[in-house]
Amino acid sequence: MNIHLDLPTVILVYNTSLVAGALSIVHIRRHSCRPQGLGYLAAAYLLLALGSTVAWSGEYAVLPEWLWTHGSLLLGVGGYICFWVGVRQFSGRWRVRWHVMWMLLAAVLVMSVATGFPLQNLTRAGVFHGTAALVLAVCTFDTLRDRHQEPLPSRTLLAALLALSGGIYALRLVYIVTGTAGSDGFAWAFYVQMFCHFGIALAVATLSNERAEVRLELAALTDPLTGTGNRRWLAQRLPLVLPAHSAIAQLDIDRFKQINDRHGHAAGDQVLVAFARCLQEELRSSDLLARVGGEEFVIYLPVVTEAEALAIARRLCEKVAALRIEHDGLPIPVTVSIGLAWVHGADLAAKAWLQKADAALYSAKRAGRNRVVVAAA
Ligand SMILES: Nc1nc2c(ncn2[C@@H]2O[C@H](COP(=O)(O)OP(=O)(O)OP(=O)(O)O)[C@@H](O)[C@H]2O)c(=O)[nH]1
Repeated sequence: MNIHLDLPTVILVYNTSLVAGALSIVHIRRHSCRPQGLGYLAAAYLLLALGSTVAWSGEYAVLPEWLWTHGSLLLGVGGYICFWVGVRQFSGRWRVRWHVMWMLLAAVLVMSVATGFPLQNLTRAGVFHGTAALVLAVCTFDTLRDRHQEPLPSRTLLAALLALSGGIYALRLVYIVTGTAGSDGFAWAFYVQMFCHFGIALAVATLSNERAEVRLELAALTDPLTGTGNRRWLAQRLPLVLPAHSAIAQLDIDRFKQINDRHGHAAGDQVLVAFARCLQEELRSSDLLARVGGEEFVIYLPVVTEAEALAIARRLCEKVAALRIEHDGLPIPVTVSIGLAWVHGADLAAKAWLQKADAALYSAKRAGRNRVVVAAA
């Protein structure tokens, strides 16, 4: 393809892409549920735009040579250090190794003042391109490494764009070192970097949106008091027809109203939290636990014999009765009644088994509470 890219125009558009990227990131930051790092990222875009403007001013002798050479290098290196902090924090690593950042910047400053190397165009360009390639490689690595904690699709897009941007800088560095850098290639490199600036801002926006969606979904499915799943979560996770040799149980804290009346609503909440934690500690990771009402919980045990299910339910009763909960120095005794339904093989919907467990719970309450009643087959 024989397209001639006019360098001054390319640099103008390049700077515009950086400013537009910074503005987009500031906007995303204002609406993001997790804005960490976005301020640094926006500042990095602006520093890089300023650095490139100062560097370009050298062509028109607007500034003294020492100022535009040293200034553009420091702004460029500082911009990429800021970029590094921003991407790291945005990715989820909030601790910043400031000493490494300052040492890098100080090393460039001392070296440039001591040797005057920024006055030589190729050496200055080499140091800037090397720093940018290194920072972008580390940013790509950090972004990919954190995908285990947050496996969202836009993370891969962000890493790919960071890698592309870093790769272009690395390629340019090879041309600079080997003395084969031409102005056409230079313009193309700027052109691809513009694409990367917009792309990175876009990937940041979509990753922020994906995070917000995950957060909303989690909030819609979680009980905010106890942290267990709620009724909606249970409906999503529970098979429509329960498989044979599984069990479902309805649990209801005994005389919970009295606890609230005697010790206050806050004490009641404290009991609910301790109760849910106790159940969670006793259950396997494959079991389901959901708070489906005020003091009502449901447990689903996917693979159990009838004897095992009964033993688990009885153990839960004992563990709850053994809970030591105090509020304002006063002990709060807690017990639970459990209605258990064991799925022996009949082809019934989960809803029907829940009704059976509920009927058994009612029997447990009538029989005096603090006990397990197994539903009739
Ligand atoms: N503290 C607190 N109380 C709640 C919450 N949700 C529901 N409740 C209370 O739980 C109580 C439930 O009482 P009831 O349904 O009468 O049952 P109970 O007192 O447990 O009696 P039995 O079930 O018959 O043993 C009501 O007083 C509700 O106000 C909550 O999130 N926190």
